[in-house]
Amino acid sequence: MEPIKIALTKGRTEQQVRPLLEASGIDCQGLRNKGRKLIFDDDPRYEFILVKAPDVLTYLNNGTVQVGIVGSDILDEQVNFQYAMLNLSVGKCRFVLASTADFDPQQQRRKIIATKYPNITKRYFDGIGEDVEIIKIEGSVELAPLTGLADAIVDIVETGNTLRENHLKVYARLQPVNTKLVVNRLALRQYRSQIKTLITNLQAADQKAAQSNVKEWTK
Ligand SMILES: Nc1ncnc2c1ncn2[C@@H]1O[C@H](COP(=O)(O)OP(=O)(O)OP(=O)(O)O)[C@@H](O)[C@H]1O
Ligand SMILES: O=P(O)(O)OC[C@H]1O[C@H](OP(=O)(O)OP(=O)(O)O)[C@H](O)[C@@H]1O
Repeated sequence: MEPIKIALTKGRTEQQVRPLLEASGIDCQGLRNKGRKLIFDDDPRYEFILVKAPDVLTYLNNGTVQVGIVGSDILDEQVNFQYAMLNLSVGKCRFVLASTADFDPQQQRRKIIATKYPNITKRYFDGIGEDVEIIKIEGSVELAPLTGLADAIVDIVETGNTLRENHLKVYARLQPVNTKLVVNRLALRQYRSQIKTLITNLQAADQKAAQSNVKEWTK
């Protein structure tokens, strides 16, 4: 049987999802000691490729891979993307509108908002009936209001440490984020039982891990 090809987001997502893949019975030896390798086929049932988050969707839409593992931030930033099959309990964070303490959300002048996520930002401001100028930046988003590039930012917050250490405040909470498993629709028909097995096992491993995290917290 041909292996299922899975595009896994490198970085945080890969680190958080690998233990779940292992707990679901997948051999991830190569991913553990990966060096500069990008393709991993230790388990004959699966072939993992490591890619940047937005590229997961490129590989998936193109049909080069059957499955993708990616944050919902990346999915929400796309328009009309609908293949999410499994919500994982990792990669949990939230979009917020943040700025310096002297930011006035009611300011009369048209606001300038910096973000890595222009579509999510536009949807949020459209939703509250406000027209803003959006500047797309690629990282260290928190710098934008500190340097005068923008009035405020829309970005992801997890622990809040980055905002705190840079003296920024949350002005609005937007949608939550978590890691999702997404499937190419055509592949779902072709590989139904293999994909079903993957999802069932991963879901069980994720639920078990989430429960033991709750226990850790309540100890
Ligand atoms: N602080 C965070 N806490 C938890 N999850 C996060 C956090 N920041 C990002 N994520 C999630 O993890 C995914 C990957 O984030 P990661 O920081 O590894 O890459 P990135 O910031 O998109 O890219 P880069 O490799 O350029 O830094 C994001 O798409 C999002 O779903
Ligand atoms: O609330 P915290 O736990 O501090 O996490 C939030 C930070 O994490 C992400 O950045 P990332 O580490 O991906 O770096 P980047 O600025 O290069 O995107 C996000 O853009 C925030 O800057």
